[in-house]
Amino acid sequence: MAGSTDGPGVDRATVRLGVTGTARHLAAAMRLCWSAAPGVLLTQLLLTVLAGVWGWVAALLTRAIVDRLTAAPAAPDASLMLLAVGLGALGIAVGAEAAVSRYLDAALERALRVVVTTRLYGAVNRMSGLARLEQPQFQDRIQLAMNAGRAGPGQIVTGAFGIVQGVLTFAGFVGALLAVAPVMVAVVCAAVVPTLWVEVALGRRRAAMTWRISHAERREAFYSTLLSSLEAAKELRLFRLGDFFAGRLLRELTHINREQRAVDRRAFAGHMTLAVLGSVIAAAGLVWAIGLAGRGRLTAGDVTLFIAAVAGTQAALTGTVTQYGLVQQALLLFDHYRAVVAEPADLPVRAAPLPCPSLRVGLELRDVWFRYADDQPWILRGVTLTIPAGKSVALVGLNGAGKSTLVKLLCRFYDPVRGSIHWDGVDLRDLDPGELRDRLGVVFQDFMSYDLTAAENIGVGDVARIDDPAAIEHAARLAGCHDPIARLPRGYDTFLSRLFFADPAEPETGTVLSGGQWQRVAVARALLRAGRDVLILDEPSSGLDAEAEYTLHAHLRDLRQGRTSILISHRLSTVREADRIVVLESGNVVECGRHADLMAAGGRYATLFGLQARGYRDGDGDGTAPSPVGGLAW
Ligand SMILES: Nc1ncnc2c1ncn2[C@@H]1O[C@H](COP(=O)(O)OP(=O)(O)OP(=O)(O)O)[C@@H](O)[C@H]1O
Repeated sequence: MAGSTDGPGVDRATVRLGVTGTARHLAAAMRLCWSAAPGVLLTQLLLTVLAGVWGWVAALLTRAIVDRLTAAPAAPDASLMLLAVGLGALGIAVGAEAAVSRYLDAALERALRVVVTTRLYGAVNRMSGLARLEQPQFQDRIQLAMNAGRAGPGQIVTGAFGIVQGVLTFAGFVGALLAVAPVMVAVVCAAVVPTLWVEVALGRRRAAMTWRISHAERREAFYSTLLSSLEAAKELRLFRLGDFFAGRLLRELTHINREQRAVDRRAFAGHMTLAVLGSVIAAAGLVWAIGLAGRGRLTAGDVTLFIAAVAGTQAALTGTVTQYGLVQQALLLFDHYRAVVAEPADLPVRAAPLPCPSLRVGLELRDVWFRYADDQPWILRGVTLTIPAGKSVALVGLNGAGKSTLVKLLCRFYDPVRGSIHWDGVDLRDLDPGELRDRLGVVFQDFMSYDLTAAENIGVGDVARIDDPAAIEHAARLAGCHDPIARLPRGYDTFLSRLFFADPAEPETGTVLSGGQWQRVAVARALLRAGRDVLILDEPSSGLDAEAEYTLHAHLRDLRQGRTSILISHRLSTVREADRIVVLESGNVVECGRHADLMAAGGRYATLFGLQARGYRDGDGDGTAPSPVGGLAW
């Protein structure tokens, strides 16, 4: 486990968008919000305009009231009362607007969450290979894209509306201030330049920092999930790893905090300076206005308008500039969302892929070379192999020989770096990966255990039949898991997890299966697809008891009869009946043939088979042949 707290190269993240980039992202955010909640967006726009004008309308009303009062203090007439009522009504509207805006912001965010989640995972699901998902940078991006995508467009749009509102407010107050003190307009406007500079720089700094800490945040999430994970709990407790991982978590957290604190300190210094500057300007202006009023050149109403206008102009300008900085920051983060959504497919797919008909001749690997990345070692080194249609092939070899890798290439999760794989003579790269996979039934060595019911856990093997109890039960019987499932409290409807409630209305947790039982469920999942062209079983019985293994292989033998199948197993007794046994070593095929031929040849296979067989004989001293099942795994 990497212990470093350094994040991904920030240079690879966008920290400047430019005018075109900003306009493009802004338009994309608007379109996203419009597609999520058009009504909310329009209402927000309307409120923006209203909120932009009522600040200075209130200031003008206040001046009128003060002037009327100071001109004739003793006799407030009906028109004065009307002005007061108007001002009061405006106050109510301002209060209501804030509440409505908050409500609309939340509504927009909810709607966006649905749209963004759909698009984001749509984009991730479009990646038909595995390589992209194995890139830490891509994982960091997905995490940022999820956060930035959910809240970002809303922030951008509300921020952009905030800027519009700020400009309207600013224009109104400047108009009012121009009438009273034109010089003050110039002073207040000049003061905005440092504010703009500070906010834009801060926005960029924050966006860069968010990208920089994204890796550490993902690691922090990993450690905290680990600490509360039921799966990890046994080892964590036995090896006393709680404090160890909590320490690692704290280290990531400290790193994240340090990065955030550095930006917060800069923000604090900038905001403090700006606040002092703004206050000095406002105070100086006030002294100056009072001086003018003392000499009779301004009325009391003018002075109240002046005070409101200076404060209003400053607030509008600062608000606008702050919003601009936040929008800039949200746009930079939104870039990650757009990058993930626009990410091209990780496996090249032909514009018009060839159809993938039923397998008639066979699968063929021609001089296949493969490594997981350019900086990784070669795993397959020129594998040439034929898997004839209708025949059963067994792949054997030491740990790390490349057997599962070969299976992943057959499923086209990766493309060979050199050489090619052919389906009835057609290069897999010319087929649609989805169509190809529809023709395969696979039990992976690292199969999934889903927090779903037993029936669903089998049904996901073929979602078209997830509601077909007869088909599911048939697959379960073949895999030898019908009896254990039938004995569960709710049979096939039993929830196979204790982490969730099957039904939130009935707080009753599910059941946990044993390792071998889970493996049988995974086999049943693949056998639900038994009608497919090629059945691939990667260590399907490694966790089964001797009886279950014997029964499973008896069923599989029948199923594989006359069908194309690939079986990977370390227990050589289970592969001896295969039509062709292929021995992989150091990424290459070193032997290939039937059991009897390979034994007669006395090569690698025969040596390994002999080793396993000796495991049964040693100690017995009876010299009998190995059992048809079980044995030492190698
Ligand atoms: N996703 C991956 N990224 C990088 N290397 C990998 C990846 N998956 C497997 N490898 C490496 O490829 C090699 C072959 O692994 P593979 O799983 O194909 O072997 P195997 O023959 O199935 O082994 P076993 O019998 O232990 O299941 C191993 O050295 C492993 O470290």
